[in-house]
Amino acid sequence: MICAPSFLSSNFSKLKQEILSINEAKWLHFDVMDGLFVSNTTYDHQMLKTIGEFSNQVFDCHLMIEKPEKYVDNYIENGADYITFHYEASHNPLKLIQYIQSKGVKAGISIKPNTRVEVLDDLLEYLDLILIMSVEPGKGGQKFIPNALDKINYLNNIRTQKKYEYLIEVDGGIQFDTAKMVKNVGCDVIVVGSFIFNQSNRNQIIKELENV
Ligand SMILES: O=C(CO)[C@@H](O)[C@H](O)COP(=O)(O)O
Repeated sequence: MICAPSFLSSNFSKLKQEILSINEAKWLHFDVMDGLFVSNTTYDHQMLKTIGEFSNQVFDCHLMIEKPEKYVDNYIENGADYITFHYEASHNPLKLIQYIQSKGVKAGISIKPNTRVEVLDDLLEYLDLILIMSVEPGKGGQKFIPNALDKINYLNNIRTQKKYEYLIEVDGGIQFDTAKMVKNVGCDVIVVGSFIFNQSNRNQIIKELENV
């Protein structure tokens, strides 16, 4: 699996040092929150510009925002490699998926724990990535919600049957035990925040998570 560290739980007063402490991660997960779609507010596209000055990792941007179509250009123009928006925040997800892809950026969609995975059925053939939230979006350090496993398994089965090529990503409450569980049902990318940033040997933890 690929481990995409989320720096949501990092020490923002020494951000460059914190990001460099996970420099062996191939991906970096950005948790963009607007205080509207979720009650918390984090940062916007400026963070990609800042971190892009010293990181060449894959920028995996999770937009937990209302009206993603209004702001997506900011992320396209500032180095996003993947842009994932929420099904619950989009009025025309296919149009936004195809717009993102027309700009040479990979398009993902995310669903919250209470959203049924079947709502994505008609979009799957177009998607580069599906992000299954295994916690309620809005903050790090929460407990893994097991219904994510059935959703990952469902998406993995359809991918195999229909030979789709999307990546399956999961976000929230991932540690060694839950990483094993999601890998066993077909997950490709794990977003890990507090479990990594609560440790000192971060690059070692990342390697071990990728090889559970
Ligand atoms: O973004 C969110 C929730 O919105 C978090 O899930 C972080 O992305 C990862 O947090 P941990 O659960 O790994 O601390």
